[in-house]
Amino acid sequence: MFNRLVRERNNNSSFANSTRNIQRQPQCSTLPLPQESSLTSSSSPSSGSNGRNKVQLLPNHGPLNWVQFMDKKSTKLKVTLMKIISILISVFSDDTSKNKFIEDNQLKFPDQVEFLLYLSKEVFNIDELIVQINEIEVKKISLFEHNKDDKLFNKIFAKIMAKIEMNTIFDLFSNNKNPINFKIDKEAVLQNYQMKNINIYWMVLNGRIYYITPYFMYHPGGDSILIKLLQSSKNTVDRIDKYKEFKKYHRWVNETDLLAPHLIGYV
Ligand code: HEM
Repeated sequence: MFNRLVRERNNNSSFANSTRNIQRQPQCSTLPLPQESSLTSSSSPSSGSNGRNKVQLLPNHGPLNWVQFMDKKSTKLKVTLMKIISILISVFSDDTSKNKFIEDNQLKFPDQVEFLLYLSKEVFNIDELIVQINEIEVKKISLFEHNKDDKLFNKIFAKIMAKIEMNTIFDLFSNNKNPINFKIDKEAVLQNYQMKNINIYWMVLNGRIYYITPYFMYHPGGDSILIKLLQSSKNTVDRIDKYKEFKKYHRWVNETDLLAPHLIGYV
């Protein structure tokens, strides 16, 4: 029965024609049909002979590794903490965006907002923190995997941990019970994009803000394309959403699932 179906499928010329007629987008990850290859090879000067921007990922940095990495308890704790630190740096270092944030979120997330205020006032001197973080050179790698950066960040984590139980932070901000889902002003997001020495990047995709740094080294299209996009001098408050660029390269990628634990909120 199965063999018969396969035979019919192979002999069926309308099936063959219909697959040939499927519209392919530029840079599609499926193999191009023979007549298409000459078109795609000239589509981008930086792309390879088949029109794709291939990069070599580090060992253990494939898509499956990303899923395993995200699933680790230690990653979840660190990501939660980094999301909080990134909000403090991008939002609380500026009075206007801080007040806007409080106004936008206090009714929806009163405990979380209060805790962030406490952190910004009691645990950190935000200006000092920014100076400290600015000492890190921009690295093409994630904070999670670089010892030098880790040392500094371990200091910052240690400072928080000396004052607050990690469980309290996790209870307040963990994805399951109490997701981090703040409304954040576009100006504050742009501020995050423009902090050149800070390796704590957000990226807005379809209105959702993600803490994207840990994904850099797992991105099959490479990290430099992402960093370039975020650091572009052409970015303005109206151009912080990178969904169009995202869709241009891979409309089949489900970013909401891949980046779910890295969601910070929405603009
Ligand atoms: C931040 C969210 C993003 C996620 C989760 C993501 C995910 C992925 C995945 C899973 C692939 C492999 C796709 C495949 O081989 O079928 C990929 C490839 C790629 N991505 Fe992204 N990406 C993101 C953002 C972006 C952005 C903003 C750009 C460009 C502006 C970009 C450019 C590329 C390129 C050039 C490739 C290689 C395409 C190819 O080999 O055909 N990505 N990305």
